[in-house]
Amino acid sequence: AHSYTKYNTWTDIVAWMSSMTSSSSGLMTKQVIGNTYEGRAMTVLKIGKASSSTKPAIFMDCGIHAREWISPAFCQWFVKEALSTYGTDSQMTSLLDQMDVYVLPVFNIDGYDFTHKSNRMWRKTRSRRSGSSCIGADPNRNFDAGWCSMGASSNPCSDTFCGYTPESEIEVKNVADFIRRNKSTIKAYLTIHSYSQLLLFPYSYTYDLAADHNELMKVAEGASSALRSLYGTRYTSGPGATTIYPAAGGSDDWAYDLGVKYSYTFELRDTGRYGFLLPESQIKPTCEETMLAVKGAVKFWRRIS
Ligand SMILES: Nc1ncc(C[C@H](C[SeH])C(=O)O)cc1Cl
Ligand SMILES: [Zn+2]
Ligand SMILES: [Zn+2]
Ligand SMILES: [Zn+2]
Repeated sequence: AHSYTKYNTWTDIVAWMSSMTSSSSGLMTKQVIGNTYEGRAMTVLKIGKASSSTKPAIFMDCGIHAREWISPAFCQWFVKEALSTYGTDSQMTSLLDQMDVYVLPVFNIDGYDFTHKSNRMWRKTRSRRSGSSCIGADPNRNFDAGWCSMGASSNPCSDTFCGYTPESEIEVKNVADFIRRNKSTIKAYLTIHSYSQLLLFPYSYTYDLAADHNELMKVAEGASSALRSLYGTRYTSGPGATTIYPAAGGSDDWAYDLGVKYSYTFELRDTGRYGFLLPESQIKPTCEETMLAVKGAVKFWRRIS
């Protein structure tokens, strides 16, 4: 059965999305934005006070990399927090009154299911193409952002295989199409990964600084200090290229170049002791501190948008 302090199976998450939607009393709706390669429904949860006028929005995805299990756990935690504290927590109430939050709890569902059933360390999608016996592409190298120019491989057997063309992975195309359709309202993009405890922003595909570098850095530092205030967890903030590694085809760079100004990649706990195998005992503290980071960033954005 579903638990917020366990790494839930896809089956449990599907049941959870349905029950949360029906009990959300109008605060949340769900929409399928397309299917994965193996035919699973990519489901976006839209959270926010119902309004006849269009509201500015945040888009957050989790689970783009299959083995990074703490990521989908955070998206589920965020949804629970949003629905359960609306009306009592002033920050969450004003956020959901003034903005909509789109949450994609699991981006790479086929890969996530595969890590539960067979290879815990799988990272990529599960697409197959004649001509290679190797499976899948790295969805975070498959976006049309400096595609395959650096930090990615054109070898289908590589864990950072960039795909045959930009958006060749149907999961990537489904998300890119959704964000393009809604780009006039989407003001912020958050993509949740693990591990390393980093708050990254554009660019990863070049060492050039983003036009909004100073502002992006300020928001990141505010968010990471809010995060640190709870358990003292230390995050490093900065552009991807110099803070983690140069790499092209990432979703944050793509969203930023599309015009989504506040575009961030979170790398959650830990720094390598457990890595992708973060114990379930750390789900709660990780999610609680990350909630503070997201709320801290939103507070900053709402002040200026
Ligand atoms: N634009 C990007 N932003 C963040 C990262 C780091 C993640 C960490 Se798992 C990755 O390697 O895909 C990678 C890229 Cl290409
Ligand atoms: Zn279960
Ligand atoms: Zn990742
Ligand atoms: Zn990572």
